[in-house]
Amino acid sequence: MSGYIAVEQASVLSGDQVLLAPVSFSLDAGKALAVTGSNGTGKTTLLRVLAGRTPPTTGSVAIAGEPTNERSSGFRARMAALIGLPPLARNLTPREHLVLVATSWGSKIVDGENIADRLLDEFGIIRLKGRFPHELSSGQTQLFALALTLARPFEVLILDEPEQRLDSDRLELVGSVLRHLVEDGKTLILASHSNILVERTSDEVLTLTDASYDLHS
Ligand SMILES: Nc1ncnc2c1ncn2[C@@H]1O[C@H](COP(=O)(O)OP(=O)(O)OP(=O)(O)O)[C@@H](O)[C@H]1O
Repeated sequence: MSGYIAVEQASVLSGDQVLLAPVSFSLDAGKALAVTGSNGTGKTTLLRVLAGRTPPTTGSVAIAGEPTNERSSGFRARMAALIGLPPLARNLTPREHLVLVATSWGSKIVDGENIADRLLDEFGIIRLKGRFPHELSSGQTQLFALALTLARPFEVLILDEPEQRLDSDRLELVGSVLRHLVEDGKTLILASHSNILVERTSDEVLTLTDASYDLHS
């Protein structure tokens, strides 16, 4: 199967347990795919496979022709993912976290500071830049985690339920930030239970069920 992202009959099993039933799809670069479906149908598992964190038990998964594998530096350079909250340092502010990530991916400090301020502003949390992570609300923490995920270069963005903990205004804000990223040429795959976010961000929808899937535009 061709496509910038190519998934062919990928499944994940753990003993007798099916974590992800076989699924196939392809996605062009610069497009957004929403993965939807009931609880337990394998959305997070599929994202973990795409992010190279879980190998598929069957089938194949490739991004830009390369099998997904978090241990490959070339693969890691392409992929930014937020699947659960990232580890946070208690004694670093949100701005310091973002500068740390940006500079660790090659930005000069001044550029890292600009990236940090731009992202904190885009996600509406610039006034919180000097707090510590434990001084943020759960929704603010989610916005901070999203900003932190974007603080490094990437071609593909993978997000698991980015709507978590967000009020309706912040949901619109995140939808708008994500759509702009796609319009700028990034490839986005998100799992979501939010119809609003799916409608705002996605070109295609992949709906998982326990034993099959449905792909539509
Ligand atoms: N480590 C694991 N070992 C065994 N089974 C697991 C493991 N992790 C998840 N599962 C099972 O795999 C299936 C898919 O889980 P997954 O988290 O991918 O679903 P999901 O679609 O993301 O669900 P939700 O909408 O609730 O987030 C579920 O039945 C779950 O119980």
